[in-house]
Amino acid sequence: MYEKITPPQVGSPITFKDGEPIVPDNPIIPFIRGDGTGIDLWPASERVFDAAVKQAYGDTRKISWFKVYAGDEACEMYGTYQYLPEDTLAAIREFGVAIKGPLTTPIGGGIRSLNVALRQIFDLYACVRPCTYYQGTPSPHKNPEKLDVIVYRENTEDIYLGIEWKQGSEICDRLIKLLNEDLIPATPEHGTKQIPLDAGIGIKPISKHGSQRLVRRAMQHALRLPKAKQLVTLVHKGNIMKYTEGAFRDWGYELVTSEFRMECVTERESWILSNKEGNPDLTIEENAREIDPGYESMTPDKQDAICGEVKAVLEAIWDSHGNGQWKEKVMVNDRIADSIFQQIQTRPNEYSILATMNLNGDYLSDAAAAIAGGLGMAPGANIGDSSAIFEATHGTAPKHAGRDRVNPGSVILSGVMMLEYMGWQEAAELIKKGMAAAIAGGEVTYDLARLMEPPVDPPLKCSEFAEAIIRHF
Ligand SMILES: NC(=O)C1=CN([C@@H]2O[C@H](COP(=O)(O)OP(=O)(O)OC[C@H]3O[C@@H](n4cnc5c(N)ncnc54)[C@H](OP(=O)(O)O)[C@@H]3O)[C@@H](O)[C@H]2O)C=CC1
Ligand SMILES: O=C(O)CCC(=O)C(=O)O
Ligand SMILES: [Mg+2]
Repeated sequence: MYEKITPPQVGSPITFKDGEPIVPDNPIIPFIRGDGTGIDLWPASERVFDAAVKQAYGDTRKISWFKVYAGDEACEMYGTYQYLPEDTLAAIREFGVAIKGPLTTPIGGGIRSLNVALRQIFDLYACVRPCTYYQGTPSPHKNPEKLDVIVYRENTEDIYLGIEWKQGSEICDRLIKLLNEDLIPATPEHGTKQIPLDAGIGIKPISKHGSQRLVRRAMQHALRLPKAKQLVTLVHKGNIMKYTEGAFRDWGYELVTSEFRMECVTERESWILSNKEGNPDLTIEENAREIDPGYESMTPDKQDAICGEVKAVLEAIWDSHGNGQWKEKVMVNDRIADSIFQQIQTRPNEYSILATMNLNGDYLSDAAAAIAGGLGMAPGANIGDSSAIFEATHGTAPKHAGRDRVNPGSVILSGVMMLEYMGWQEAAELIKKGMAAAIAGGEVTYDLARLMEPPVDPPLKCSEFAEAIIRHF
């Protein structure tokens, strides 16, 4: 069945039922070493995973690693341009859960992202990136411990679908002509706008299905968190892109107020309810004025709509959510994307789960990681209903490749997410304990060492950091 690889002789696949993994005691887990710093990161990480599983479970549980190929290594093994061989896809399909190092994507031309391709091929629609501060980690921020967010990023669509046309190509010219001469004039709201004739064109599809399944997963996660962290923020640029980013917000609210009606309250609903709680005699119109400060200057139609909203909310959920009951529900709000970048820095403790479209989540997860200790400490998971691939937030950091110096924390913490996903909590806890103790003791790689006061010199190597973690189990 495989052309050039052979699965381990011992072990069995992780299977899925209703979107949840069923994990044997000896799962076979395919891994992709990755390009660039993958050569340093993977051996260090694997050592930590094996040591944690051994210490937690003795001989009763074990991971059988299955090396599969992607990126440069795959081309060496399978031939020119064989960046993502069928063997690799078949292995992930057969064994269900995989982990990978970073893979290079050229800028401007060349192959499209292999990382994105894997997410799309396996329909791994939720990219989950927790940004949590580890005590003792140096940070450029004064109170990094206040940041404890999880980016839930839609992972299959948006501009990452990669449907775009190069400036000057025949199809691009035809498309611009069609848009300028036909489709734009036929859409009155676009007025006399025209696309410059020398533009490249990219398409940004945002679907209702894709948005809602992501928000559903974010809500399910929020319900598992302690009460104080039960908050989902829909992040969007809906003021500018109304039918893609704005629609993401609207579909998100639609989903939570239908599928999770008894478990959630939206921020606007909470204002309406608390206004009435503060003054039971408040009329619908007075309530509407309070939730919308611009009410006075609105057209009568708009004012009627807001009054209608207040009335509908009170009729629908006063009994189930009123008199303070809403405070026990998952709060769902939304924030415009540019504002959330400053909010996570100035008021980090007001956020928990950030549900985003693909591009916003890509940006936001690097930014949030910077606060919590940098990309060397930023794990991630790509989750679907019938497979999952775990990988760090960062890329191949080519200038550091092969120097045994980068921080393996991000890949190791991605493995922690994988162990937790598998239900192997004890092994995950050992690694977290070991990592926290190593960092607290100043045993860190260059990225953290340079931020410490005083700076740690010499820093640990990538491999030494892994050994320090194991020592501190
Ligand atoms: N999922 C994936 O596989 C991803 C792949 N990529 C790809 O990676 C390639 C390189 O991208 P680039 O923009 O340089 O971004 P990278 O994330 O690879 O690196 C940017 C910088 O982040 C820091 N960094 C990254 N990894 C670590 C680590 N493990 N430990 C400590 N610091 C780290 C380094 O900062 P400093 O040098 O200042 O110390 C590094 O120079 C591109 O081809 C890109 O497409 C990018 C993101 C994700
Ligand atoms: O695929 C790539 O090269 C970059 C992807 C990326 O930046 C990410 O997923 O965070
Ligand atoms: Mg990124």
